[in-house]
Amino acid sequence: MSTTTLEGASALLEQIGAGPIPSIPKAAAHPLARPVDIYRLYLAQILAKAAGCDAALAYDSVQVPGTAANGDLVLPVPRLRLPKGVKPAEKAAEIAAAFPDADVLFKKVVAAGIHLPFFFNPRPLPRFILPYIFQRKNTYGDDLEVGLRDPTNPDMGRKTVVIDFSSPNIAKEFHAGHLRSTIIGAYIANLYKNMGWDVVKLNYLGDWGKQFGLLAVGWKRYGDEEELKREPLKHLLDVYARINRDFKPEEEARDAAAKAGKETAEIETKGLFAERNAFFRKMEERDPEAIGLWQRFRDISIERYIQTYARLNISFDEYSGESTVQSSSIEEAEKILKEKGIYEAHNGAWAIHFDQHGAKGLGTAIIRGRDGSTTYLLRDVAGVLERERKYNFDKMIYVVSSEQDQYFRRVFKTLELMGRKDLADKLIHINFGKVEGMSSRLGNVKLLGDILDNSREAMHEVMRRNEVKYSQVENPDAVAEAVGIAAVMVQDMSGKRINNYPFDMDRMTAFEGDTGPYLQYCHARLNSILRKSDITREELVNHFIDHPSSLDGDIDSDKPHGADLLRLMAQYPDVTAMALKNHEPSTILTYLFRLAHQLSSCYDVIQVKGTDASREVTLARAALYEGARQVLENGMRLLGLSPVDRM
Ligand SMILES: NC(=[NH2+])NCCC[C@H](N)C(=O)O
Repeated sequence: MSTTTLEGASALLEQIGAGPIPSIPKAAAHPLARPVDIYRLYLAQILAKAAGCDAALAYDSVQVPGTAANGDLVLPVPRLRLPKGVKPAEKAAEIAAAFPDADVLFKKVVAAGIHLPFFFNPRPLPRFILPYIFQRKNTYGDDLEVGLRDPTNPDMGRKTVVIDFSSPNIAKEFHAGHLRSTIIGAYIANLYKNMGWDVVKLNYLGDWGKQFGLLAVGWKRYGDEEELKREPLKHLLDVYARINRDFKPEEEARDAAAKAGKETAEIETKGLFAERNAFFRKMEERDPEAIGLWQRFRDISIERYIQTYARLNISFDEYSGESTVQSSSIEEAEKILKEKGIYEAHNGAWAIHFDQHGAKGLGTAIIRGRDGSTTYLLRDVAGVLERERKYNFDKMIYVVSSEQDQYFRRVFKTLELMGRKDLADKLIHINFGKVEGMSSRLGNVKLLGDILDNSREAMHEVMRRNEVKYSQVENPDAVAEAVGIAAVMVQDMSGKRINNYPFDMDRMTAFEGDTGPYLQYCHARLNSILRKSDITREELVNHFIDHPSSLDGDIDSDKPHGADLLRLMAQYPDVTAMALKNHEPSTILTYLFRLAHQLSSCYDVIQVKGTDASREVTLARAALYEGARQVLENGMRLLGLSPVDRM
């Protein structure tokens, strides 16, 4: 019996004694993706009778409460749009009285004021939820409906999202803002993919501008081919830092002159200023030699980035960048801006006075500089037009620090002023707060690889402290890598995105508390439960798909631990659905920690090995843990973690 079709899921429900899945045509249910929706459909049918209302209205009115203690589902009675004069609390009591005493799926309901909290009956839970999970395995939690709606046309209804994330600047530091963008962006990409979207992952490199002119000048002085091959990112960073030091006095002299109201042209046409500008001009004129050098720096950096991102299981569909925005798109954007009278000459430059166009607080932005150079803003605006043509996206997401909040409001507003509100409405800036003290705590790290190396080493140290356990780990380096990365990522995703947090190596690598190592440990422990029993995963899963009723044995109301665990497991697809709306990784993480805490209250009460329980009961217990492990694995992978089997 397969729960991946409506017929199959209905048949399973019938076997439990709850009849086929009710069909409520107007209800926005996803019964093949979310088991709780099956409970909701079933409940809506009962409520329609008990409350004398429309079943679709009942369906829409039932919600998932914030905490399990308030029910598995809840009906705030006023949502039923009661006629005038009917008191919600009285209506709630009336519905409760009409609710069946001995329902198969739900316990008898007791009204709590104007709310009706509904609790799942524990008995049928394992028979329903575990096969549901086992038949979906790593897709449990995904929204499969998109592909299933019409099997002959699996692309039907698919939408495209472009996600612009990580986006570091070549020859510059990979700072904490880039780290957060990478972690959060990769998570969002996984989420949309699992929810049935076509996802395009873009790395929009900072790879254009005068600083490349300076880098090239630095290369002539300090460049070393061997070093470039060995450690390209480090070497370019180093070359740039050195030439920047040489350049500083000139820059300061220019700034001082400008401040004193003096002409700066003389300073800017000499020395490194002149060398830098000359090289960048050659780049803009596509001089083959200049472009060749720049291209080599870019290619070699990307090559190294690809390797480092792979440590995080991240790959990009495209490495674009500020350099790849076509001048034709830039001219197209400027032409529209001029035609609409939005673009104004401003001290020899071109600017938009946002304040004068109904966008208070956005001030004035230079779009094209005095020397004719394009700006970050202009390139981004033109980039949107280009990406629209290339990908025909339904949505585009920029994952960038909240320091660029105003900047992205300007990008979006500019498109609106160009008469492209339709396009601007498809764009979202997903922002996030700062990481405090990362560079001071990690020493002088400037590259993503350094951050990951440091975390791995710190994790390795923590692991070594438990000598006995450490000696049993087969590949401690690989485990330290996976757990160390989990430490960094979990620390980053624990709070709301917008919050700042302190980078705390000791706390994030601890096994106690809601940390990455704790989640990894939890997964390894679940894995070892099955490994230490003589049951294989295949055997277990097949057994329960064929004999779901054998799961009943251990679940009863006196022992709520297992039932509570199953109630949580059932919710996972609702959690991913919520996460798609709020773009908060903490939604997933908070759920996983609840799951982990519930699990730790189960280990003593529900034991798999070394009891005198029958084979049947042993299998049932192992199935409970294997189901939980699958959910934990799915959540961890969604967040971008690599669950370890042993540690
Ligand atoms: N389309 C964009 N502007 N994406 C974000 C780019 C981030 C930029 N390179 C920075 O380091 O701040």
